[in-house]
Amino acid sequence: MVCPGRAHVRGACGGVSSPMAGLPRLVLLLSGKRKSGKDFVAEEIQNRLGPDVCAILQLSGPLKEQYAKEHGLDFQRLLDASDYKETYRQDMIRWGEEKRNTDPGFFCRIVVEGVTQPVWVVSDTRRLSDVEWFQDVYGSTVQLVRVVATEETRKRRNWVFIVACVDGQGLGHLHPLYLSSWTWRLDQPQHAWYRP
Ligand SMILES: Nc1ncnc2c1ncn2[C@@H]1O[C@H](COP(=O)(O)OP(=O)(O)OP(=O)(O)O)[C@@H](O)[C@H]1O
Ligand SMILES: C[C@@](O)(CCOP(=O)(O)O)CC(=O)O
Repeated sequence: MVCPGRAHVRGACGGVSSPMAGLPRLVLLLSGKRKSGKDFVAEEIQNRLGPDVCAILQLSGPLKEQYAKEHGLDFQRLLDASDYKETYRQDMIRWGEEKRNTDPGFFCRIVVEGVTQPVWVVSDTRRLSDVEWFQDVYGSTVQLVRVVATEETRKRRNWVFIVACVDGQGLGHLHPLYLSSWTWRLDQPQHAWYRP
């Protein structure tokens, strides 16, 4: 369920927002290559916990919303898996990294605003600066989850390699080597969660 007017947060709408209410008990930062299954895993977690408990946060939401405003584009069409979005992906990556370079927490602050559920799943953690922001603000409640699928599986899911950037996520994308350790690794389709 996506809250109206908050396309970047999926979960129960409304609820009293108070300073204490905004503090999560668990923040799962999902990362993985294109079409590895990040959204699928996030939705699976929310389905099991329920939208009152678990909110799905998408950092690309506020990025696409602001990018669409500044470039006169259709925000809703940037949200779906369409060629329209792919047309602008490279420039959105460039624009987003410029924003992050001047203010690393720019998109993070927007997605966490007013979220009252105790469990947050950030389904598109793509940059180290995103990880560092959440760890700085929410400390030990943050757990890193690497979603992995074979290249063959990802190709079956219509992933197309884009030469201009590593794995279609921008040259700054969150490669496993950038982090010393993941809390969890989810290998699909084995669905095996394990501490690496
Ligand atoms: N474990 C799974 N079992 C069956 N289908 C899956 C599984 N994981 C992902 N899929 C399907 O593969 C496609 C891509 O998955 P998903 O959108 O979750 O990937 P993603 O990593 O979020 O992609 P993107 O890189 O575009 O953000 C979707 O159609 C999804 O339903
Ligand atoms: C620009 C960008 O946010 C687009 C993400 O689109 P999507 O998650 O594939 O729907 C990717 C990025 O930030 O590197």
